[in-house]
Amino acid sequence: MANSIFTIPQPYNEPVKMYAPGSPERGALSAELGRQMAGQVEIPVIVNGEEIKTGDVRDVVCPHDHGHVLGKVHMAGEKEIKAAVDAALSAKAAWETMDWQERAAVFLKTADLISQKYSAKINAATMLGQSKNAFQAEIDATCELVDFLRFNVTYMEEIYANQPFSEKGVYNRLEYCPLEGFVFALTPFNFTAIAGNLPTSPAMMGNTVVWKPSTTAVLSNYYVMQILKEAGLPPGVINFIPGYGSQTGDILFTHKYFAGMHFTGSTAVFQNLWKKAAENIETYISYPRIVGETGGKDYIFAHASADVDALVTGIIRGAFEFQGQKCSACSRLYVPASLWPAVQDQLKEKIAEIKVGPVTDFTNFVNAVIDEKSFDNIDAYISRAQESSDAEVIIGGQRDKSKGYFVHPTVIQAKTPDYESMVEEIFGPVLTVYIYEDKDFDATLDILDNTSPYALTGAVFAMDREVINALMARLTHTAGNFYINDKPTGAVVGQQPFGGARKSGTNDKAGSYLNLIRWASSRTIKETLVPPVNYAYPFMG
Ligand SMILES: NC(=O)c1ccc[n+]([C@@H]2O[C@H](COP(=O)([O-])OP(=O)(O)OC[C@H]3O[C@@H](n4cnc5c(N)ncnc54)[C@H](O)[C@@H]3O)[C@@H](O)[C@H]2O)c1
Ligand SMILES: N[C@@H](CCC=O)C(=O)O
Repeated sequence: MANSIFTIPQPYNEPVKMYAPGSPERGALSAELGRQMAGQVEIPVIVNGEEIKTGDVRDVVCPHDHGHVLGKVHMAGEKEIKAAVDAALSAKAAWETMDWQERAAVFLKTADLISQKYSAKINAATMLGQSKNAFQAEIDATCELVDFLRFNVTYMEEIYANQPFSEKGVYNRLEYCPLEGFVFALTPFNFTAIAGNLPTSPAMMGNTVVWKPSTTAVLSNYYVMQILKEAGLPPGVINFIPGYGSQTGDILFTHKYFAGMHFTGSTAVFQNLWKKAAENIETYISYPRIVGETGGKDYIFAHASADVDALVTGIIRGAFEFQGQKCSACSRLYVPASLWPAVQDQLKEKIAEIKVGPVTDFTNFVNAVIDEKSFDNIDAYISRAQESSDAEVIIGGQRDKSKGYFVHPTVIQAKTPDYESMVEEIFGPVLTVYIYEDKDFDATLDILDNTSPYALTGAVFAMDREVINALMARLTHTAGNFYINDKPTGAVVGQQPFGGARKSGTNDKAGSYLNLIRWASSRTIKETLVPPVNYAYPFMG
């Protein structure tokens, strides 16, 4: 125990490197891309710090060149999943009683290792394994992950500092204990930062974790695990079990010490997992904490007073960066008829300039979608729009999966506001626009509010301040992250805590104290300094 009140270093957002031609970071990243493309990595299961090669292997490929094998991942089976739980439970006592400042040091060191030593490595793995271009990899795998680690340590300190008042003669304390049991972290393919955050935020708060990464992001996620080890994370605190989602869930959800789930992924999977946990509720010693950030059908709503240049930039970046595979990506757009001709012209002109291709060519803005299942799903939406009398594909629509899973930025015009692609999450570079008559402004807000079950992100574009105020009030429950004259993507840790409500999740705001506090079970301690020695009240004589 330290006989001091240590001060956690002030957090700051990791500066974003720009990768301009000739820059040192461009040189380092290009060299690392070459190195990773030339070899093949064997990715093990990691339980209690031990690497396990199960022999049940899957190829890890580049989405933009699916014939290129980057490595092989060993899939965990029942034996390894059970061993991971045992390891997490065994590591618990030592980890939760370690001074929290020492736990913090492990994650601050992880952040600095990523920032200084491993940025090129983790960015290159994210580019090759998840098909993100250099800029998208930088803001995710380096900057956002580092930000999560640094800011969460500060939020942990703030939570612990939050103590009750003590009246005269009493010493009150609030202890933020970790949960009793293990936390199950299930992570999505689309952000290396989210994959790193979901196991580390409960671990920071003294919990031990079983982490199932997404098979399509396993290369970058494996490097996160290796960096945590180098930073001094003790064996067993986070156990890494690539594997089959439903098998993993079936085993973990029947364990007495299942204490919490930290999930990010699709709404359907989350609902299914929640039901499984609920079915086993009598098995657990505590009510598990369930935190899930899920799908979105994120909107941009333009008012007639909007600045068209800013609007078009927000639409293109919001809808097509990382191929629209951000939960926050703009996928439905509402534009007034008075503005549409100018917006349409600019969209056509600018989207025609966008280059689509592999991440190794740094001039490509749009790269491949994650896998064949995703490609086929997007392809089906575009095909149906091409055939429907309720919709028209007005821009793009080209797609080809022969070498990589490429879909060009596509804009569908919906003739009815509830056409399927205005309602359902597609998770690809497909934007649907609905043009409303200017006089139907209010009615269109009702449509926006009621069309989709999600409420993750939304953006409004208007120059008229009264309109902005009215939109903020009217659209309160439509988005957990609400943007004014900006794209609905790109939340920065420490600046825009991220998460949505309705069917978009439990809205526990990743990268904030609201999330971290879910991983603590508090104990109130009251100590009476000089206890009374007579039970009777004074008026009893
Ligand atoms: N709200 C947010 O903050 C946020 C952030 C990123 C992604 N997302 C959402 O994530 C989705 C895209 O990610 P994805 O395709 O990786 O999601 P997904 O739901 O397919 O998978 C998420 C994780 O769950 C696992 N899984 C899948 N089926 C399972 C099952 N039956 N039992 C147990 N585990 C199972 C996967 O292997 C993966 O590790 C989109 O819907 C997107 O909107 C949301
Ligand atoms: N936090 C990210 C989205 C994460 C979901 O995929 C953003 O704000 O764009």
